[in-house]
Amino acid sequence: MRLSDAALQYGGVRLFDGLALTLPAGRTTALLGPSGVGKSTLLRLIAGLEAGDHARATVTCDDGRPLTGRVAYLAQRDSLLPWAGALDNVALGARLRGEPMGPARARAAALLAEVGLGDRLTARPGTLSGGMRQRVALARALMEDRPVILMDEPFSALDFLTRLRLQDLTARLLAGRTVLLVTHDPLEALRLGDAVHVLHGRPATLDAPLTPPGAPPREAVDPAVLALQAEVLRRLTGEDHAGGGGAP
Ligand SMILES: Nc1ncnc2c1ncn2[C@@H]1O[C@H](COP(=O)(O)OP(=O)(O)OP(=O)(O)O)[C@@H](O)[C@H]1O
Repeated sequence: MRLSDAALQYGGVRLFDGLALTLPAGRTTALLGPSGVGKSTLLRLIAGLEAGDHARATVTCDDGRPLTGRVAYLAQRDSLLPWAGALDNVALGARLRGEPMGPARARAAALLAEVGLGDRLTARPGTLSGGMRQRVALARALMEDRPVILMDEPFSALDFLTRLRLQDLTARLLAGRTVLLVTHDPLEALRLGDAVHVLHGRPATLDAPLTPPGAPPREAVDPAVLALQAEVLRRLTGEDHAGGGGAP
């Protein structure tokens, strides 16, 4: 999938102007960048949620079909319905679309079992830990069975070890999908990303991606991951930007 000629401004401030980004099919692309550079806005632009005169973008899918209706979204806040149990939250989309609820509930239960919550089907979000809630949200995103998944800092509110476990689970369950992962965490980007981009500047530009070797999830202590972390930090802190970064 390719985003090209992306331009967006808020109140005269140009966040993007001619930005391009390729998301290789079946791979995870990680996107890092300083706070406020426009990472979440870029996700919304790709998802078609920034309609209006202030924004434009061309999204081209590899199969030539439009992206509309083929994207799932996983946000930092799980946005689960507080009054509904885990299974009902996962099956919500099917209910809203009027699908037969028998098969939908069976599939939701199977997905919750896959994320390790098979014994918490009726638990309401308020009774679950932050990591468990994000696992419910992950199951809900998988329930939609969309080929493209946009993830906006999905694990940032979690403690380090819970985050590592959810990264492992995500890598396993999202293998083969086209994923764009926005994160603040260089280690997360390098564990999960097949390509790791840093977005910087205004209007924002992208560096040529880093491509960590091996398949996700990479070990946190993998020497290649550790070495690339230093490079990511250099890019994030702007040490590499003296000449300005261009679109890849
Ligand atoms: N609806 C909006 N109206 C006006 N300005 C907005 C709107 N949404 C975002 N912005 C501004 O656009 C800029 C980019 O915001 P965005 O949330 O995309 O950044 P980000 O890189 O995701 O930041 P963070 O890492 O802190 O989440 C910010 O300056 C923000 O204030």
